[in-house]
Amino acid sequence: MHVSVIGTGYVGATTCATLASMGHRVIGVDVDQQKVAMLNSGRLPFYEEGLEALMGSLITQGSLTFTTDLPKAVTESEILFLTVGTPSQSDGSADLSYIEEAVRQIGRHLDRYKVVVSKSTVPVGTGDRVRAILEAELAKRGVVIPFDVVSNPEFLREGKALHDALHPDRVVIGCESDKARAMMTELYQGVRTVMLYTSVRDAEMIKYASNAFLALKISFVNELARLCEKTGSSISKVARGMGLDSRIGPQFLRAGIGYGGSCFPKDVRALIHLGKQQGVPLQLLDAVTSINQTQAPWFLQKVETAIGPFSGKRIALLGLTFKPGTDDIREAPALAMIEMLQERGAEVSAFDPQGMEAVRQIHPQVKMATDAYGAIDGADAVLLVTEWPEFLDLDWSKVRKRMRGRWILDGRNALDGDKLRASGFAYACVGERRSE
Ligand SMILES: NC(=O)c1ccc[n+]([C@@H]2O[C@H](COP(=O)([O-])OP(=O)(O)OC[C@H]3O[C@@H](n4cnc5c(N)ncnc54)[C@H](O)[C@@H]3O)[C@@H](O)[C@H]2O)c1
Ligand SMILES: O=c1ccn([C@@H]2O[C@H](COP(=O)(O)OP(=O)(O)O[C@H]3O[C@H](CO)[C@@H](O)[C@H](O)[C@H]3O)[C@@H](O)[C@H]2O)c(=O)[nH]1
Repeated sequence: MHVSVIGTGYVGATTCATLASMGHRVIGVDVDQQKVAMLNSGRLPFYEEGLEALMGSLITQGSLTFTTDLPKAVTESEILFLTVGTPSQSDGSADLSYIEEAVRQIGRHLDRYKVVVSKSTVPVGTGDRVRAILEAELAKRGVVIPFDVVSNPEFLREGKALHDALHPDRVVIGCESDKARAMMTELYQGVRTVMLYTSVRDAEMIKYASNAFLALKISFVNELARLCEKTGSSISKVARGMGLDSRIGPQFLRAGIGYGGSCFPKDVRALIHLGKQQGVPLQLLDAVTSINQTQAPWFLQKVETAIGPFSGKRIALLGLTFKPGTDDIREAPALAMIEMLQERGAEVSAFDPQGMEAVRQIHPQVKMATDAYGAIDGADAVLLVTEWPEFLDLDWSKVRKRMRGRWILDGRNALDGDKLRASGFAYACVGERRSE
């Protein structure tokens, strides 16, 4: 089928590559000329394992191209995906201006029946708004052209984008016309998974509900971790014991310094805002947010209790991105931690395989090292902030020699505490009573 994907960020670029690899002819459209030029030369403007190589081969084969020419892309496609950003506004609601602008553009150039699909995460009711904008644009042109609006939310995770897009747990199609349903079914015929057909409003809500529930699981374990430290239980063992119950499941029960990224914080805020708007305050999600916002400060308090006042101390951060496998630092806990450490007079050094350039723009005072050992040099304490695999396998005797202090504080419960203690470190993680 002929498909256009409007907005070529994480989701758009991944969608382009996935659909093209399924045999469709795909045009990626973006307003950012530089991004389009980069993509056309086979380079990704962000880091995502495996995606650049796949995209390069699809471009060479001719099944994938990128352009800024939206009118041409609209004319040449049967299905138009919206994958533009929906960032938070100051009141927590989703900013739909990118969606609205893209839809207006589509309306100005629609020439025959097409399906307009939102893959962006949008509040319930946005499908109706998209329909209204298209109708208004067609009315301005004085033409009647049929179209359908579909919600097909994306569930990929950064760092695993390609895998998730090619092997999804489910494909949700919110759709209210047989013709559009048949086209969406044909589009996804190469994907072996559950196809869930719903109303547009159900699909829109499924996306927010899924992200909010995953965030809730994380805040649940993080709050319980604080209690475990008092009771002398271990949150990792408690979470393992809980996760073995198939009704609970083991995933998203890893305690740490809180969730970050471009989705959970923003989508929880947007759902809370929608609840307020509808007169249904979502109290549970208020608590999820507040636990998450206090988790990194709570962890730093633990660090300070261990090493003494931060003033004049050298603190090394291993990892800056919101999770491993990405260069994305959007709402990364590291950013708040750097701010708090600097405010309290600590000198911060850091290393991250992908995130240093972006953090340097925001926090130029942080001493960025060329490797983990460089960051650790002279440190009073080392904080594991992002569990990149290379940090789990450091030469710990080398680390010990290069540090000034002996504290390793594991914000992701990813290191082997017993091994570190045996190597002469003092070690503490999240949700276990501190023991040197
Ligand atoms: N990042 C993720 O892991 C992820 C996963 C699932 C869903 N989502 C959702 O997908 C949407 C996109 O997220 P993202 O992280 O890919 O965003 P992004 O900010 O990385 O990319 C958005 C792109 O859209 C482009 N754009 C904006 N207006 C445009 C227009 N009128 N025409 C063409 N291009 C335009 C921008 O230049 C940018 O390249 C959001 O709603 C997000 O919540 C994101
Ligand atoms: O047990 C866990 C699992 C995750 N996290 C943190 O949670 C955040 C988000 O992680 P993850 O969900 O793996 O990454 P995202 O790329 O943000 O993906 C989420 O957000 C996307 C955007 O909506 C959705 O598509 C995905 O399904 C959803 O998992 C990160 O800071 C993780 O460190 C934890 O603290 N503990």
